[in-house]
Amino acid sequence: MAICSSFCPQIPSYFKQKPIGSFPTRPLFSLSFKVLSSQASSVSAKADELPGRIGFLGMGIMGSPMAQNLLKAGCDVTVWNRTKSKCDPLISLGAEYKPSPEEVAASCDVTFAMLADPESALDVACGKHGAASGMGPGKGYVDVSTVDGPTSKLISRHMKATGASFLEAPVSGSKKPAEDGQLIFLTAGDKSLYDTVAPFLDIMGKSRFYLGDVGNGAAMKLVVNMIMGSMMASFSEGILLSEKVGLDPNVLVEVVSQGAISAPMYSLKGPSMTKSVYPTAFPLKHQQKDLRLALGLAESVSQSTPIAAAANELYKVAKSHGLSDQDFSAVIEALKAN
Ligand SMILES: NC(=O)C1=CN([C@@H]2O[C@H](COP(=O)(O)OP(=O)(O)OC[C@H]3O[C@@H](n4cnc5c(N)ncnc54)[C@H](OP(=O)(O)O)[C@@H]3O)[C@@H](O)[C@H]2O)C=CC1
Ligand SMILES: O=CCCC(=O)O
Repeated sequence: MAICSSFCPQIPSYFKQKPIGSFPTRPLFSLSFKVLSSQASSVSAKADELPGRIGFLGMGIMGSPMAQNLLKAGCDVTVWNRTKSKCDPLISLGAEYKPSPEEVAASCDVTFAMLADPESALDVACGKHGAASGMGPGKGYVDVSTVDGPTSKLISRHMKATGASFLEAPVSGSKKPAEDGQLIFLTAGDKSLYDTVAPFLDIMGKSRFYLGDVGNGAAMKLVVNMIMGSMMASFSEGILLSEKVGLDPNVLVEVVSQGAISAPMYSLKGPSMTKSVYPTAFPLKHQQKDLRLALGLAESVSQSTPIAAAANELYKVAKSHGLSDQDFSAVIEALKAN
């Protein structure tokens, strides 16, 4: 059964639980963080028994603000990134740095990972000097990257072989929600680890869903992003068509925002798309990766997804025009090219 903290009117039970296994706790470690009620209002609560040291691997667009929020909430955070310089702002805020995922995992109780794609998530978790080499009984690994179910299950097997716990927890929400601690976590895996890390998810996010077995979080995330990628492709066609028939695309954006198909994404991205400006929040290459993985998921159950397949082709064209690192809304440029 899916459980969302938004549905819990009272302080959840994890405040009353001991951490799992032999997580060391910091006796004087006390955090103040938000808990969402059924009305989505925030209340503060104190937790005096939490895993002491938190690792964070991957200081990209998402990982960096997520780790910053943990630091700002008073957590003891150790960071690593392939490109070390991206750790510097975190180190300035008080984070410790270790030169490999293995050393982060070895020195921390729970390690989060926010990597680009299945290949990097697998390499950082299970490759040479990967996190698995530093894991062991009583530790936990939480992969918040967007990957496919088979990759997540493989990482889970490696982690659990060391005696550690594993949770997949991809996120909905982009750069700004990451900065604002407003992400939505789609988790699956070891329920005891979910309960243990819930306070940290609540620092970084506004809600969390526990979806059962490993693979379900990844699948939920891919379905959501498949819908999003198709929506953006369709919105791009609409903007260009409105222009071609002599309408003001800014008025189209306004009309859409007031009707039944309004979406925060259209209101957020529309004004810059009409100016052909694409400040990167969600890189286009990642959206195409998610469509590719979603199509694989659909294939695995013989589900027809012709709209997503067409959208995927458009993002591939956009990539071939050198737009990989632009925001995914730059997919509109692929339509201008023909
Ligand atoms: N941006 C967004 O709006 C959202 C993104 N996501 C997902 O979150 C994940 C991260 O996204 P985002 O932060 O935007 O991406 P970025 O491209 O900004 O960051 C990617 C991270 O992965 C690291 N990385 C890439 N390849 C390797 C490798 N081979 N070995 C080790 N590390 C590697 C990068 O290190 P380096 O700095 O050295 O390149 C960087 O830390 C992706 O799975 C994405 O789909 C989910 C929700 C929203
Ligand atoms: O994976 C990226 C998701 C972006 C978003 O949810 O706004």
